[in-house]
Amino acid sequence: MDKKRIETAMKEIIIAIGEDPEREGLQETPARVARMFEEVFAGLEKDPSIHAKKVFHEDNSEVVLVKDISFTSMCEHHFLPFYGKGHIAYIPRDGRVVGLSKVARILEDISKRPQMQERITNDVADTLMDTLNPQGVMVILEGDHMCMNIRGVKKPGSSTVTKATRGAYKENYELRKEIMDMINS
Ligand SMILES: Nc1nc2c(ncn2[C@@H]2O[C@H](COP(=O)(O)OP(=O)(O)OP(=O)(O)O)[C@@H](O)[C@H]2O)c(=O)[nH]1
Ligand SMILES: [Zn+2]
Repeated sequence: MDKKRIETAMKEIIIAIGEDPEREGLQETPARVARMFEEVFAGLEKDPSIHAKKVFHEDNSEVVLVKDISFTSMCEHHFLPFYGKGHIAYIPRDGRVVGLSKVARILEDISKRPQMQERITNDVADTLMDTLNPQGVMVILEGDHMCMNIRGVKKPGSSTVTKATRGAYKENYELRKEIMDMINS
């Protein structure tokens, strides 16, 4: 990431909004913003699929659900944060499972980019499906969008739920219902 370029651009923005980039509180802001962008967009330089490549074998063909995984991301339309919880379920094939933290790491890498909630949801599902080849994957994200809260339509308290299903979850209502029950339990 080109932090020097972010700093230059940020100084221009400070001037453009009519503020003084030399006043004490703003002097270091361009550099701070550059460091922040490096952090919140760290996923741009990551390949999330590596987390699904370290496979364990366990005699298990029942669903694995990792729920209430916190995520934070940046809306690509306004560069404002959105954040919430993710629930990620998969049914192993031939006892192939991954470490639980790896499921959260996939969500983390994909979230840390300029994003849309729908794309995070889909990309997490596709990454698990394509790399681990389970029988099915279901991903649900619940997100609060700052661009809906503090500006524009100004609806704080609203929440957006997105869902992606792959494999067995696509056709089977009972399997989807099981996940919803497990999430709500
Ligand atoms: N589908 C989807 N939309 C999003 C997401 N994050 C932000 N948005 C929406 O992106 C849209 C951008 O709309 P535009 O009309 O181009 O921009 P805008 O004039 O700032 O829109 P308003 O927010 O309605 O003021 C808005 O409706 C946002 O609510 C997301 O993750 N998924
Ligand atoms: Zn937005």
